[in-house]
Amino acid sequence: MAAAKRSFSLAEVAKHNSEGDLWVAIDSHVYDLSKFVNFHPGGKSVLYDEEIAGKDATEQFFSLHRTEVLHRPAYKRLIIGTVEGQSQQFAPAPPGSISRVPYADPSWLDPAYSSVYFKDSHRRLQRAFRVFCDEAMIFLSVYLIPDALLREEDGKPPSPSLLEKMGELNIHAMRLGPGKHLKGLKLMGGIVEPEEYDYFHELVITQEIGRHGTRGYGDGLSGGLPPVINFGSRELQAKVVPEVFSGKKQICLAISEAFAGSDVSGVRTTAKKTPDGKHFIVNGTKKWITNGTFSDYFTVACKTDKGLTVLLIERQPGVETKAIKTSYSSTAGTAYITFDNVKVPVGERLGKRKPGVRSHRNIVGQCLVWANQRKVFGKPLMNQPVVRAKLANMIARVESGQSWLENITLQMCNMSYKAQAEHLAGPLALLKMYVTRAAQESAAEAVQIFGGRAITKTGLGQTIENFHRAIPFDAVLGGAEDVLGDLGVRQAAKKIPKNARL
Ligand code: HEM
Repeated sequence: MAAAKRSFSLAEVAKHNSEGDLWVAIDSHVYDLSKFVNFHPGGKSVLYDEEIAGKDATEQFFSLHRTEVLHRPAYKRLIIGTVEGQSQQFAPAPPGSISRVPYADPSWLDPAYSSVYFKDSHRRLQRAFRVFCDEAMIFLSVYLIPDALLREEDGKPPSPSLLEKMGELNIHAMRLGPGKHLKGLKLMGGIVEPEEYDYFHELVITQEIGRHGTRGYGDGLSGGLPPVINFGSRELQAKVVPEVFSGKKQICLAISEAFAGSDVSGVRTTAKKTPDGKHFIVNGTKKWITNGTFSDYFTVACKTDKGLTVLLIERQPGVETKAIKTSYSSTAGTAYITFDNVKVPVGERLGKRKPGVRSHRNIVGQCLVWANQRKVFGKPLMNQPVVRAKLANMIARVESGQSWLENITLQMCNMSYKAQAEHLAGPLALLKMYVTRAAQESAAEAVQIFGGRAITKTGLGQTIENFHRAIPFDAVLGGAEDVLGDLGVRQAAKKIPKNARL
C-alpha cells in the first residue's frame, strides 16, 4: 500500500458521508471517493448507502471485489490516510510466495512435506519463475500475468515485449523440456545449468504458467518447435531455433484438419515433390491451429507418396491464416490455415502436451477461499455439508492428477525418447483423459460454489469463468478424451501376457 499520509479516527471518517465529500475505510485505509464515485463501475448509489458512506466498508468491499482491485495504482491514489488503531489484514503476499491456502499449491512446495522428485535446482527455478510472474501481477508491468489478463480482454497475441523478455531468460527454450537445444544457454539468469535441466524443471515452468488462470493465453505461448529440434537439419535449426527462443518469431503445430482430428491418418494436406526432387509443393487446409493466426512458421503434417511427413513452412504467399472465433479465447490465436501451391525446400522436412493440473488447482484454491469468506443467510458457505462434499471431490481429483503426473515425469527422466514412446504413450493418454475429465467435473462444481459470479468474465469469479469456458478444449486439443482413453487401454491390452489367466 502507498505510504499513508494521516491517521483518522472512525468518528472523523463518519463526517464525510455526503455527495462531494465521501470517505470510506477499507482494511485500515481511508479512501476519499468524492470524485471516484462518478466513475465507480458498481455505480454511485452503493457508495452513498448509509451503511457504506463514512463507514468501515471492509466486509462489504471484500464480498464484492477481488483484493487486487485495491492494488491497482489508479485506486491506490484514492488513499488519504489510515484508520487509528487498525492494521492491514488483507495485504498481498510478497512476490514469489507460496499460498497459505491448503491445496492451492502442490504439496512439494509445502515446507511440511518432502518430495523425492524435486531437488534443489527445481526449487530454485520455481522460486525465481514465480517471482517473475508475481512481480508482473503486482506492478502491472509488461510481464506474464497482467499481460494475460489484458490479452484475454482484447484478444490480441501475447505482447512482443513479454515474449522477448521471456526470450532473454530462455523461458521459450526451457518450455521445450530437456535436450541439446539448451546447451550453452543461460537459463533464468543462470539459476539452472543446462546439463541438469530435466522434465521436472519443465513441469515447474508449465505449472507456474498455469497459475495465471487464463488458459487461452498460455496456449498462445506454446508452439511447434519440438519437431524442428528433434528432426530438423542442422541448417534449419540454426535459422529457426534462435528466432523462436528469442521470442521474435512465432511457430505453431499444424496437424488437425476439418477431415482429421485425433485420427491423424485422415490428413488430406498433400506434399508433392517437384520433378527436380528439390522441393515439395503443399496444398491443403488445417483447422483449430492454436497460435496459427500469429505464427511466422508452421510445423505441418502432410501426406506424400510415401505416407505422412512433417514439414516446416514459413509464412509466404500461398499461406493464409484466418482467425477462428471460438467460445474459448482469441488470444490463443486459433486459426484456419490454407496452403495453396506452397513451395517448400525438401530439407525442411522434419521427422506433446502437459495436462492442465495446475489451472485445476487454481480453482480448487479459489473455491476453498470463497466458501470460507462468502456468507449466505449469515453463515459461511463452508458450513454447508453439500459445499464441503464438492470441495472434497475437487481436492481428491487435483491431488491424484498431480501424483500421477509426477510419477510419469520421473519415468520420462529415466527413459530414452524411444522408450518413452513405447512405455509411456498409453499411461500419458490415460493421464490426459483423467485430468481433463476430472477438471471438467470440478469446473461444474466450482460454478455451483461461485453462483452468478462464475458466469462473468471480470470480478470475483473471473478465474472460474475462464476455466469453465476453456476446459472443454483441453478434452479435445491434443486428442479427444475418448480416443485417448481407448489408446491407453489398447496399449495395456497388448502387454497382457498371453498366458495370463484368473
Ligand atoms: C476504494 C474503493 C472502491 C473501488 C476502487 C471500487 C472499484 C470497483 C471496481 C473496479 C468494480 C468492477 C469490479 C469487477 O468487475 O469486478 C466495482 C464493482 C462494484 N463495487 Fe466497488 N469499489 C470500491 C468500493 C466499493 C464499496 C465500498 C462498495 C460497497 C457496497 C462497492 C460496491 C460495488 C458493487 C456493488 C460493484 C458491482 C459488483 C458486481 O458486478 O458484482 N464498491 N468496484
